[in-house]
Amino acid sequence: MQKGLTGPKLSWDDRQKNLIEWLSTCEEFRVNKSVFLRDDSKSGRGLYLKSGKIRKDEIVVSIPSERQLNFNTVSYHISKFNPAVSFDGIDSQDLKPPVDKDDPRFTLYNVLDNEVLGNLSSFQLLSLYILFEWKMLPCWNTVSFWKPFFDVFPTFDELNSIPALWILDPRSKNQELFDLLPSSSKAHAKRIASQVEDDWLVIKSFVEIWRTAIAEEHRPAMEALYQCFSHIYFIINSRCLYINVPLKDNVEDKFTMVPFVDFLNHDSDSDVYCTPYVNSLRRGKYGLGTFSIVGGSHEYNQVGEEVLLNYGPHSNDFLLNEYGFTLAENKWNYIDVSPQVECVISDPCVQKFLAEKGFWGEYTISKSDVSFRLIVAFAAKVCPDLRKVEKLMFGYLTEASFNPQLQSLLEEFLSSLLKTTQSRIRSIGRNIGSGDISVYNVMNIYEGYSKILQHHLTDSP
Ligand SMILES: C[S@@+](CC[C@H](N)C(=O)[O-])C[C@H]1O[C@@H](n2cnc3c(N)ncnc32)[C@H](O)[C@@H]1O
Repeated sequence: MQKGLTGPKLSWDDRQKNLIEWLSTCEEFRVNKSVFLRDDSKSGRGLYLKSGKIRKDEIVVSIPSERQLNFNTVSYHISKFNPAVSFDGIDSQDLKPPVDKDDPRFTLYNVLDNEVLGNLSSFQLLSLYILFEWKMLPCWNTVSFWKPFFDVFPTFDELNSIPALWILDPRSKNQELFDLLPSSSKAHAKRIASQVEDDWLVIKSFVEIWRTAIAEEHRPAMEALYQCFSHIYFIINSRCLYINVPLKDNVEDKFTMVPFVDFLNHDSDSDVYCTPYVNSLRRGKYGLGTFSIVGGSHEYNQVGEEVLLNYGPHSNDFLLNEYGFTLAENKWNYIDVSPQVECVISDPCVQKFLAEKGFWGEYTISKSDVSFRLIVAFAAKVCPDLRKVEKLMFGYLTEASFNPQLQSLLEEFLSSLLKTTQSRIRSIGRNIGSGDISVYNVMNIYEGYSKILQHHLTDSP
């Protein structure tokens, strides 16, 4: 067990009770009486219908800004200990300084002035703040205001189906599985992993200052804190929700973490399920609005039905990398075939032509279509007259003018992809064994590819 980083573990029922009690101290907190929380072995905690109905626009849950974690609320809480922190839109007039004058944050938060905070991204600030309040503050026997929220966060092990962690965590058992991911998924995971490392470099010096302030007998090692940081990083990434944060211009900074709302799971038909609604008229002293989830066009009336939220139109590759799960049926699946197409177009003159016209790379296939970029690239492969291909680009010719060569190249390409996909499915099943959720997820991605390819091959004349 790591020094100073683990506290006594409460039962799930107690943690849930504490969370509700903490939220209930805010007048505007609401949970629809028709729903209840349940833990499912496959999708974790989720919200289900207990009785009655949830109709369109009916509130499922409402969380005031005082109980959300975002750039504004974190800055506000830091300013309680460091009066040098103040931002527009965060009303610090009614600040009640904490009663305990010995609270270590009076000195430790001095390193976070307005300029430092302003230069941190929302991700950096939240991960730094949560790391300190959740994992380090207990070393001074001090309890964070946010403890009831932290206590219901997923454990590190519950996040181990996220591929970036297979490469970041040296103890991960999935390094071999990582090699079997499709290339676009691997690239996505590597992008996230390097973002984690870059953000750690930015916040690490603050962590080190605070760590050395901990009494030696309780002081955790820097490696252990890095592991906590990567845990927190993926908690934030898999649970953040879009909200306008006026203090931040970048869209990546505009998010909030909302207790209870973050228990809602996703489905690909989610456009009919629940949607978020932010009441920005009720900004409160933290500057951002009350966050609600309201019913969508689907009426919930079956007891036990899961209440779902729209995470967005995401493919299985995306869901796996950002959230650590996949869906057996996902209408947003597509295959990024750029590396394979680029291998087929081996003639440097054709490559140059496509690059000059802005048609080199980003080739995709979904169930509804083979991307126009790919059709153009294959037309350039089969037709030596590149002026004719230009006419296709500008819509003066249709792809039919390049048949039968274009059609046969496409069929050959799709059949070969299908063969590779199916052999990948067989080797994952054979070599790695089943029963592991991460194996199931990788299989699901390839099964999704296989369905798309078969659909196009049986559709071909
Ligand atoms: C916002 S949280 C939802 C609550 C989560 N189930 C929990 O136990 O805390 C997002 C996480 O829920 C899980 N999840 C969401 N939708 C899912 C689904 N359809 N199938 C499996 N897991 C899902 C994934 O682990 C994802 O990272």
